[in-house]
Amino acid sequence: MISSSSSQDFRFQVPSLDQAAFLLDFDGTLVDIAPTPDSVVVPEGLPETLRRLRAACGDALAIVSGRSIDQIDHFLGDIPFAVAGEHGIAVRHRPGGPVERAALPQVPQSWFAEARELVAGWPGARLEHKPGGFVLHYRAVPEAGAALRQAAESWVKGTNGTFEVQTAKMAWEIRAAGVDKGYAVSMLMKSAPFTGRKPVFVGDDVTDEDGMAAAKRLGGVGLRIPTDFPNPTAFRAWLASLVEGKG
Ligand SMILES: O=P(O)(O)OC[C@H]1O[C@H](O[C@H]2O[C@H](CO)[C@@H](O)[C@H](O)[C@H]2O)[C@H](O)[C@@H](O)[C@@H]1O
Repeated sequence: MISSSSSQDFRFQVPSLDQAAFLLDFDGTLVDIAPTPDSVVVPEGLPETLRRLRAACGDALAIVSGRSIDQIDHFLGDIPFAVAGEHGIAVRHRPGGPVERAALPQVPQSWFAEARELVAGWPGARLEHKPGGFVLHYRAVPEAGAALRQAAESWVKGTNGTFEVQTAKMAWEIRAAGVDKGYAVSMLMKSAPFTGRKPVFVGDDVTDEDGMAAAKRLGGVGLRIPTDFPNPTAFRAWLASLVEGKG
C-alpha cells in the first residue's frame, strides 16, 4: 500500500500502482458538475494524467459512469481501457471490443412521451435520453424537482420492481432495476488487465456507493467525494501526484 499524496494529508491508503486497478466515476469526480450534461468540460491536464495512470497500472483503468458509453467516448476518447455506462448496464471490457448489455427491459415508449410533455411544462428542465431509459434534469429549475420525482415514481410504481427511479444530482433517472455500478466493478475485475489487481473505485454520488462497496469486497478501496477528497479539483490533483514523473 502507498499513502495518497506527498503534498496533502489524506486519511486513506491505496494499493501501489503496480497492484491497483482504477475504476473511476466521471461526473462530479473526474470532471466538475456543470449546468447541463453537455456543458461538462474536461480540464486541461486530465487526459495526460489519465494516460499516465493507465500506463502506470498496466492498462487497468476503467470509467464507470451513469452516462452512456458513447458519451464517455465523446469526452475521453481512447484514454480508458474499459468503460461501463448506464450505471453498469453496458460494459465494454477493452478498447474496440463489443459492448455487452445486461438483458434488461427498456423503459416503455409511452413514458418518454409523457416525460417530454412534463418537462415542457417546466422551462429549464431537461430530458436526457439513454439507450435503456431517460433522465429528468431539474438543475436549472429546482422547484420542479418534487413534481418530476412524483411523475417518475408513478411510472415505476406498477412494475413490480422491474423499473426504478435512480436518485442523481438534481435529476431523477428512470431505468431498469437489477444492475448497478457494483455489478460493473465485479464484471470488469474478472478479466485482464484488471483481474488480480486491487480495485480503487472513486465516485461522488448515491449510484457510486455500489461501486465503492464492490471494490471493498474485492479487497480494494472505495473513496468518495467529498468525504475523502473535498471536490473533483482535489481528486484530480491527487491523481496527478500519483503519476508525477511517470510516463
Ligand atoms: O455516474 P456519473 O459519471 O457521475 O454520471 C452521473 C450522471 O451525470 C450526468 O448528470 C449529472 O452531471 C451533469 C453535468 O455536470 C449535471 O448537469 C446534472 O445535474 C447531474 O445530474 C449525466 O447527465 C447523467 O446521465 C449521469 O447519469
